[in-house]
Amino acid sequence: MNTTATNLLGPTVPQRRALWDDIKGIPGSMQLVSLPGLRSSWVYGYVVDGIKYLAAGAVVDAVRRVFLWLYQRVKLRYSTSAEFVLGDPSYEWIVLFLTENNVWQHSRDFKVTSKSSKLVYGVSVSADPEILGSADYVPTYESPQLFRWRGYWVEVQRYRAQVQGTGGQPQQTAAIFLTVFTRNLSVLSELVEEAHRGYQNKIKPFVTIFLADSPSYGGSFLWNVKRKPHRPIESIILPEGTLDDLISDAKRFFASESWYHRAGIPHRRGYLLYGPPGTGKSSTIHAVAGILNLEIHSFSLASAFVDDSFLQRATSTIPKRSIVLVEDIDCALPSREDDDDSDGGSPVRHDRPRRSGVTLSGLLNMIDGIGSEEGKLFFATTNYIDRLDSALMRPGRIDRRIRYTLATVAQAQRLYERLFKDAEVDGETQRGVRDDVASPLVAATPLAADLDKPGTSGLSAPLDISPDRAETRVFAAAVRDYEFSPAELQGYLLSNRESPIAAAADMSAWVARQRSERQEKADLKAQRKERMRAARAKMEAARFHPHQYGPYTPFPPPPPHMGLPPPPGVLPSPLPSSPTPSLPLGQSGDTDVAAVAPDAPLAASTTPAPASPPLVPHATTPPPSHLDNPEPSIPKLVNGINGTS
Ligand SMILES: Nc1ncnc2c1ncn2[C@@H]1O[C@H](COP(=O)(O)OP(=O)(O)OP(=O)(O)O)[C@@H](O)[C@H]1O
Repeated sequence: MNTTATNLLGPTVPQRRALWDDIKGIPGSMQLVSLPGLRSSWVYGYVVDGIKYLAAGAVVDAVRRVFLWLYQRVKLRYSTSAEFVLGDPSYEWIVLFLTENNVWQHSRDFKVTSKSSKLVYGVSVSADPEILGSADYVPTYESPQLFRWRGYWVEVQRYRAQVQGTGGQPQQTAAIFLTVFTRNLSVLSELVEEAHRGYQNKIKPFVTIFLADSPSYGGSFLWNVKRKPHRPIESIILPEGTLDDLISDAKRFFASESWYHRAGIPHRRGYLLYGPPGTGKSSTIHAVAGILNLEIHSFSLASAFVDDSFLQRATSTIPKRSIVLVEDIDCALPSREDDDDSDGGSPVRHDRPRRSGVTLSGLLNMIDGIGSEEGKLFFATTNYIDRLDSALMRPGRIDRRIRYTLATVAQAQRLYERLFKDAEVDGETQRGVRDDVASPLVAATPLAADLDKPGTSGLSAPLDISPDRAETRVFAAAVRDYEFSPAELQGYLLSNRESPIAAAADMSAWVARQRSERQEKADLKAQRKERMRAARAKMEAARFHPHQYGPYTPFPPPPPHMGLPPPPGVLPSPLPSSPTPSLPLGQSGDTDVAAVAPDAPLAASTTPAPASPPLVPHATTPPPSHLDNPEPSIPKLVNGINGTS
């Protein structure tokens, strides 16, 4: 029997066949073979083989585990690790760092997004690096990558996960784990600092805006990161000195950090920019952020998921040297003055619905908390400063208020000059426009004369728009101080961007159109007010003279006395119990405010009431004094009807 060829894992199939032949050659062996014991020896062979395979697998697995265990011990002992979570600004630094160090270069799996203002650090997949392309390619693979940085081995691994956000929406989150194989802690911090510097250089031409516009999940918080090119400060046209004052104030603030510490004052400065829409409040903040190289962290208090704790958590993630911005701060909060508005102790007025879960005290805590991280500018904007609570505007929270107004004539003129200053306008186009406009005034302008010079026909000619030019004067003469917002003027000028001459010549007509549109709007508003006033008057009349105008329906009738004698002072109604005939809407005491359509013709709601039967008092108590008031306020009226006044 040949057993020498038996390998480690038992006899091979040919060896087994040879063994079988050997056994058959031995006298009496057939009996032996047919014995169950010998047959079971075959099973035994397979069992042994299986055990050997199992043992080999276990050994391999044990070696692998020991190796991993040792690797983890070495890694823990001889490396430093850090985690960067999506949504935190440092995640952006590291992604950019990894992209610039070509760590993702072997990736073959990408998430592709169209290029937008959203900040995305993808890799270049174009053979021509000059081609920017219209999409961002972000590698998606998540296996660990090793790379060398300043002579150290660094391992990077990225994880993604879907989590449940507040409000139940699924939320994508991701984290990057970075391991530097050295026991020297400072290497990791140097790497992070280098990543931050690289990020700042990269975003210098942009303002980075972190928007708190997604629900948070668990204890974590997601900022939506966008970037915008810097807004040149000279493109914002405000009264002389306004912007310079603001910028030097902010610079002084950052330069005096140690003074704040010594004085024990939180290193925070608050600005409130207020005024009509489209007057440059947001533009100012973007320009300031660009000049001082600050990031903007912006909150929308009107979002349904924003509440006090969300504000607190979000604020705590904002780094030093940032702008914290709350736009339209009046939108979400009724002021405490509104809450305390006591029309004779009436309940809280809620003329404007509350749109977020933020309370005034939550907002005040958030502003106060901004200082705990130091070195931050707080900006708030509003169109309605009178709606803001005085607690919000006290010094320490709002240190400076800057008022924005509709454009003056001088501002309008500067806006015109700025928009057309460097415009390259085609000579032929100008000529065509001039012919279209057919204005003798425009035809006589020096610009028109320039365009007629030999050699300018059909060429792009830079326009010299200055205050002295006739076009500028024509444009400015058409407007009045504080009539239009810069945004409105800009909108008009942009629609005439190709033609400064036409923009100037058409300005008077545009202004006239705007004035007549405004007049129409004002008339409509006055009519609507008048209808509401008439409806209120009817509601009052129906309330206090139901026998004359029919029962008042929109509110539940006063509860019957439930078999009890009427309260003292109340007389039983002398009227017969027959139902009061109902009258058609507009002629009757139908005082359902909702039923009086605001756009219904005025005549319908002001039709005089039918001749009334003699007045019989419903109660012995005199009519409430606010009946004398020709225009009672709605809350007063409601309180009167509900018997709370
Ligand atoms: N003073 C200004 N100078 C130059 N452009 C202006 C000025 N004011 C407004 N604009 C232009 O009008 C547009 C709207 O401006 P912006 O958003 O800054 O106004 P806003 O006061 O913040 O308005 P809102 O109160 O509605 O938020 C922008 O495109 C901006 O360029």
